[in-house]
Amino acid sequence: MKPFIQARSLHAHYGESHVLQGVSLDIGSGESIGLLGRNGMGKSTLIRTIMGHVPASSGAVTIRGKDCTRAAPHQVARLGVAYVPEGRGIFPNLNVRENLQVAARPSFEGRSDWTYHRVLQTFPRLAERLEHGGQQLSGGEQQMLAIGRALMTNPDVLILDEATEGLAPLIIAEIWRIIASVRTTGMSTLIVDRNYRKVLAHTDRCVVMEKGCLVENQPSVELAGQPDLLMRYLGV
Ligand SMILES: Nc1ncnc2c1ncn2[C@@H]1O[C@H](COP(=O)(O)OP(=O)(O)OP(=O)(O)O)[C@@H](O)[C@H]1O
Repeated sequence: MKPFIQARSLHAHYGESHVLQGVSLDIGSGESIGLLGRNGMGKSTLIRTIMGHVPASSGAVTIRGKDCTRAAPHQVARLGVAYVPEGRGIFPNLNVRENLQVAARPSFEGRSDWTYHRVLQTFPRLAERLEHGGQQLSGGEQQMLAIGRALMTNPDVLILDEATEGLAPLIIAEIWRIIASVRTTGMSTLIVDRNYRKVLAHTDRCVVMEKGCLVENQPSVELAGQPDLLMRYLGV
């Protein structure tokens, strides 16, 4: 079966800076992938290039077998790819209920598994704060709301970039619980997080980026057993 998302030899630049240097990555249906690498290695840029936020200088992105190399972010999202960027992405002037409801739509294939009620069951903290404005929420609640909004679009792939960054330990634990629960539904996930142990534990496969290139691509359980390699690429 063809991968759901296929990135082929992607290059991307910020001005003169050559940030992605020929990255190829497949994300299969239902597959959970971790994207590891030290700061500044190009992880967010890879995601942003797949999503259409950063133009590829060369290479190709295919989603559902359709060429999306020059697609706009909203077109990629319509194909079933939900992206929760680093730093979140909620409407600060809308309350929790409105933030969730405006995001609602069926999946590309017409499924509506993730209803408003299911999202609230998954995030009980949000259910208690329905009338609170986005800007009144704590950082952790805003992050949950951003993930909740992504789920309301009934995506086939959920991309989380540093979803636990700067949050309190209890909230971080809650977010990993939600990631684990989403994974059991068969949704594909692509996860970037500084806690590589958690990433290894919550994914089927991990890829490692170094200076704009993919240098490792292995089942997570195998990578977890190679401390020397992790040390080399992650400095841990
Ligand atoms: N908008 C931008 N304009 C110019 N340079 C950028 C921009 N965004 C990122 N960069 C640079 O591109 C390189 C890759 O950044 P990127 O954010 O993709 O890395 P990352 O692996 O996700 O790291 P981090 O965890 O620090 O976000 C870095 O050198 C960064 O400084």
